[in-house]
Amino acid sequence: MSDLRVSGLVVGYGPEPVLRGLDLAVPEGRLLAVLGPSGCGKTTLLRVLAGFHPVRSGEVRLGDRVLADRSTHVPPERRGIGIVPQEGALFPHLTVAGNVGFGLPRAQRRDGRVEELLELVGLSGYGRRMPAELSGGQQQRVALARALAPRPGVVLMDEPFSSLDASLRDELRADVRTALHAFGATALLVTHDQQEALGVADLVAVMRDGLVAQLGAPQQIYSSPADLGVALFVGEAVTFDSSARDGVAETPLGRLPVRDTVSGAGTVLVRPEQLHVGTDGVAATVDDVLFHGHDATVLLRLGDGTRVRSRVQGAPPVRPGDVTAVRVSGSALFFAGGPS
Ligand SMILES: Nc1ncnc2c1ncn2[C@@H]1O[C@H](COP(=O)(O)OP(=O)(O)OP(=O)(O)O)[C@@H](O)[C@H]1O
Repeated sequence: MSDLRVSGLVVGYGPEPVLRGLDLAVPEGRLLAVLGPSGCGKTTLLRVLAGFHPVRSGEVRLGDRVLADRSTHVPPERRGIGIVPQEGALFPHLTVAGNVGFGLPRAQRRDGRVEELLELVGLSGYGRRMPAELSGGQQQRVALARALAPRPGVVLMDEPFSSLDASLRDELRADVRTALHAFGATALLVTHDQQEALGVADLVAVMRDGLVAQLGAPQQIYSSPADLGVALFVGEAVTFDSSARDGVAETPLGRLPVRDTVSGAGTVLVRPEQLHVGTDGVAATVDDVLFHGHDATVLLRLGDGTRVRSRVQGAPPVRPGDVTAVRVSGSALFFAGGPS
């Protein structure tokens, strides 16, 4: 069993804890992305899981083994945890095969295991190359193969794609996901990139101030965020201060249905892809159009001066200066009170 379970974790460097009673569970064989702003404690969490930092209270459990609590500290090399750091950190004087086989017993290095792992990460036949002869993406693939070599129960990845350019990053993310699933590894990926977390992981934990604000499937986090802070962090949003009654909120874009039948003052939120530019809806002037290739953002100004943004597929239907109309499809989210 290699499900990873963290409960009530309190960890710090000084008097104020950085992790303040954090709970987290990754079922066996699943890939969890830990998503959060800079400084919220993501790397600290990884360091604790890996065994590089002690816990003050709480518990880290892998299957039925306690790896760390107040009185237990299993050393890093006995945890059965593999690590893929931000930038491969390969041994420069060893070949690719030497790097992958580094932690393996000699017999396993010879029995084809290294080549099997290279194949898993899409680098068949690269064993004799030196790290300096590889691209950044290839080096990260080798780092993953090295982490998987001793058959760890869990793989930890600390922003493993952050040093790569955008197109390479997408390709590598998809391949890493496939390789981890093929291997059946329980994995935890730390990132501050929302697209990455939502796109690559089976589950996403949104961290804030040393706690998990929400843990769920990517779609659930995006479409049913636990609070306004999570909603704003995981995607673009159009928000209005508003009040809701009987499942309807008054907004500058008209009366919008909200999912919960809450009443009172709060914030209404819709995603830019719910705003449709065309002939129906509230009158608006196009301030600007940002073309992204596969889609575009249309920046609009409503009659009362409110600015909103619409995300449209394909070629933008309007140009800056056009007078158009905008309507909202689907229901809005409503959060009573202010941001958390
Ligand atoms: N070695 C250390 N000594 C003292 N404070 C530290 C140390 N490492 C991290 N911190 C502090 O702990 C907090 C959490 O840092 P951590 O690196 O875990 O955040 P993070 O979410 O990984 O951020 P980033 O995305 O920027 O890497 C920060 O306030 C940081 O300044």
